[in-house]
Amino acid sequence: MKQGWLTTPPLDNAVSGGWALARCAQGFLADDNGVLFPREWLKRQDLPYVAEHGLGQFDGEPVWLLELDAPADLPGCHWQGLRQFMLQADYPTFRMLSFAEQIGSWSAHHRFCGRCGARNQQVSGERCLRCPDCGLDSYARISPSMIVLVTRGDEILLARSPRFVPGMYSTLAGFVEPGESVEECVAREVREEVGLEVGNLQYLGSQGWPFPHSLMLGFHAEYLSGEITPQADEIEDARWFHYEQLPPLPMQRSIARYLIDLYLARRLGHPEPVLPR
Ligand SMILES: NC(=O)C1=CN([C@@H]2O[C@H](COP(=O)(O)OP(=O)(O)OC[C@H]3O[C@@H](n4cnc5c(N)ncnc54)[C@H](O)[C@@H]3O)[C@@H](O)[C@H]2O)C=CC1
Ligand SMILES: [Mg+2]
Ligand SMILES: [Zn+2]
Repeated sequence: MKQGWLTTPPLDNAVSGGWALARCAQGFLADDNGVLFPREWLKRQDLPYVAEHGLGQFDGEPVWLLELDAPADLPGCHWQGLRQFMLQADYPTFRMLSFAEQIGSWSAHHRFCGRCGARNQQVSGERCLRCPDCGLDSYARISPSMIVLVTRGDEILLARSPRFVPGMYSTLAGFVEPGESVEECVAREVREEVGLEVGNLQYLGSQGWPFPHSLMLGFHAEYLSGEITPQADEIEDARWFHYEQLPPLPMQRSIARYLIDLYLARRLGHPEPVLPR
């Protein structure tokens, strides 16, 4: 039996049984046992669900998503947002909820055709919403994004967004523009956010990230030239830190932290960390 989370092709909604998550814009339904409820029981609770999506398997058991328009009250249950689960849940549960969040929000945001306005229909056996009038297909959106650790000798470039918790610094990140290679995106975002030129890019790994629908592509880059000039509004502060004197860093399960920890491990000759799976 496969442990943890496994995304599968869409499960058949006509098959009964299994487990279910309930989601709406306010988060996921949870009780003392967690977020997975017996599916048939949950469907009998008269929840105002608007769509059902077969997601995959948790510890070998099939899991569906019930997408709700609004948070409904169930005795002994509460609603909790994905960010809270990111901080508190085990990694397989966070992976499952990350996928459910993106499928749920895609389904909620594509109820109507973006071309002609007719009500979309679920295509069976495919994760696709199709317009019955004009045939336009909508798939879940994934946004490629780069994330980069820039170094200069013994120093690491880290920056703060005004949205970060106080004191924390992280690597630079940004969304790929249409028509751009991810390597071009790294150079452009670093130039825009801190005014530096970088080179000698090395790809280090990727991570799907559900805030809101990014695929993070992680790089190391070396400083080439320029003086740090933080971009107004986006970057509150950016500086070079000696690798032995780093500020508070992002959480362990983020690829931002992985890029930093990997660099430190290689510098110090320690065992290399692994990206969580
Ligand atoms: N897993 C990790 O370790 C980390 C993940 N990230 C993620 O990387 C992504 C990019 O990072 P930022 O510095 O925020 O990006 P960014 O530097 O490109 O700036 C964000 C802004 O870009 C615009 N934008 C352009 N294309 C967009 C799209 N497809 N979707 C949404 N907004 C778009 C919006 O105005 C948004 O406010 C975000 O999704 C963020 O959550 C960022 C840092 C660490
Ligand atoms: Mg950015
Ligand atoms: Zn249409």
